[in-house]
Amino acid sequence: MITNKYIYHIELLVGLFKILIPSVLLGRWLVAVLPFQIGLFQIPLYLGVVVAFITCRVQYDRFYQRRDAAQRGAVLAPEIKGRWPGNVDILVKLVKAFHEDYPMSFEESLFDELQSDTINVRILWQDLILTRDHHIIKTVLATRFLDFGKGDANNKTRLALTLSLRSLFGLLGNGIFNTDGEEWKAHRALTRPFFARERVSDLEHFNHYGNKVIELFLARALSAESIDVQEVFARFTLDVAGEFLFGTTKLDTLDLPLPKPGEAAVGAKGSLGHDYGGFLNALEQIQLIISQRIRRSWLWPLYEWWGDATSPYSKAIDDWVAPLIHEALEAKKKRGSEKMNVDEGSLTDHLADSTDNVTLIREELINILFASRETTASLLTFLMYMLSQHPEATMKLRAEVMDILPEGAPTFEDVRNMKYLVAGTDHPSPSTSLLERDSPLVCPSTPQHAGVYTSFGFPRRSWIQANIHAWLICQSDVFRFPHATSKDLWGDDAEEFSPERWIDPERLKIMTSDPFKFVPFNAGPRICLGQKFAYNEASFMMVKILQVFDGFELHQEDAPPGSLPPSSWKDKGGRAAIEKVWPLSTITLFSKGGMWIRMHPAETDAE
Ligand code: HEM
Repeated sequence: MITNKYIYHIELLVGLFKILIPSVLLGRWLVAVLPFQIGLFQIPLYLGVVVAFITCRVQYDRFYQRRDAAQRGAVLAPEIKGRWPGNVDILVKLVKAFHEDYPMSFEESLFDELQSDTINVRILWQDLILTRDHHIIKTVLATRFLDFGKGDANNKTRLALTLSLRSLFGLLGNGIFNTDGEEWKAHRALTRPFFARERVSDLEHFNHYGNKVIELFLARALSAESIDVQEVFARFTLDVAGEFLFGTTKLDTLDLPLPKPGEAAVGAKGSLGHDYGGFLNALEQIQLIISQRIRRSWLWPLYEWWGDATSPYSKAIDDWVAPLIHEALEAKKKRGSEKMNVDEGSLTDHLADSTDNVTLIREELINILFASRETTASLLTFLMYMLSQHPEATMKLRAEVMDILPEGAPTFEDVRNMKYLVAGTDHPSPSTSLLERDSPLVCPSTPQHAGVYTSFGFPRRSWIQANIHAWLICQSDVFRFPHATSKDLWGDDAEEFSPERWIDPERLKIMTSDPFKFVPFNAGPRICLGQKFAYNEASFMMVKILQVFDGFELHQEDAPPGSLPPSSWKDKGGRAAIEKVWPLSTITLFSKGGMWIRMHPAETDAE
């Protein structure tokens, strides 16, 4: 059987043959018809024929796509014209910008350069449509949902590789994130009941780990030292997920030593103070490999020609998860025909209740762990950052918390009554949705610059990056980055941190005028299953923090060397000029070197 592992090799060979066979035939014909012998000059001749063949093929495809779009009353999205073949120079700039620039600013400059909110970056001849146009995002995510997919799951023998399916395979296998069509539907049906309202509205399961976070924060605050809140929130969300999803308290990462101010090293994602051990290191490593793959575009498998770089780490994950699944299946046997109640047990138990397929359970668990962890941690981290920069918002938020619940664990109702908190947390971590079209599509007309309406035709097999990322970060109050159209979407104060925009009726009208302006959790049929869980988790943690602390000071000088934003950002204007941390993004957003905050215990200030 052909496994996913070898598909790239086969695709590459098929692709090469498709180019080489006609080129060789053409070359032989040329050699035969030439009236003289060319000897060794045959080599450059054959090379020339290959180059000419590829060029003609690319031009023909372009001509065909343009004609097809025109027949449908559309145009192709404006294309970035790099200096090097295949836009290799743009690829190099993208990678460089990823390491050095303010997130998405290079992409933003490309939108601006072409004066369009939808562009084709066409890296290495692969159509890559970037869009920050919410009309198109709506089409992709909702109205024409069925026309788009995560990747080419059915046709496994063609050269176009998709980022989503193939590059994430090492980690996510065929889980909910990584599948399409009927397979995805089956996953969603399997997992959805676990996120029933009764279960996610029970905030009690955050309490144990929430208390641990407070203890850690207090210990550092009492010694007047800063703490890397990013690291703490990453562990908090992980430990919560471990219990909620896997039904295990074995992770307990909050008990491991934390990085110390001034002594931490720059880690893969944040600061590094401790080696987590097998399972967690494996998770971190795989996520890094995936983000590397995304940057390498469709060429990534070449870097892993001799073996899937994720394999050793997948094995470590398997070794950790397998006994938990085994336990859940054994427990099911003992229960006999009795099914579990919807509000009992972990996700592992529920999945085991529905299937004996160990691979399916494993993949589903890892998918949801992947979905749940960094996203919520990132939201909490950047919310703390914003509070550190806006003491007036901290005061307002704390006043609300102290008014409703000065101590104790908040319930779902408590949180729901905290209007300012809800507004403050309405800024989830950005993410990028990357989808693929398998046939040409014309999107509905969308207003482009200068009020001109345009319909874009997306060529067959384009990758479409609904650029929720660029698009999202600028519009939420926590994640705002310079964005050409954010003011059009969100008003003149788009770049200001202002939870009030979610409360003031007039401003709220702007926010809610089109639900597709704000899609951090995706939209349409594939909307995030954990949205309520994430809001509850983040709100719970913030209430606990604000009951104990009344001020947060950013101490980014305690971060490892090289973590502060480059001084060149000062000239860039917008958020880049004022940012005090260096936001970086792999799949979710994080702060380089951690987010070092000194907490002020409320009692200390009162004295
Ligand atoms: C602030 C936190 C979160 C954000 C911003 C977020 C965002 C998203 C986004 C954008 C997607 C769509 C991804 C794509 O298909 O390209 C998604 C899907 C998903 N999320 Fe979340 N998420 C968050 C937290 C969570 C949590 C806590 C859970 C579970 C406990 C979760 C479970 C899922 C699942 C299962 C999917 C796949 C849905 C599907 O494909 O049908 N998420 N999330």
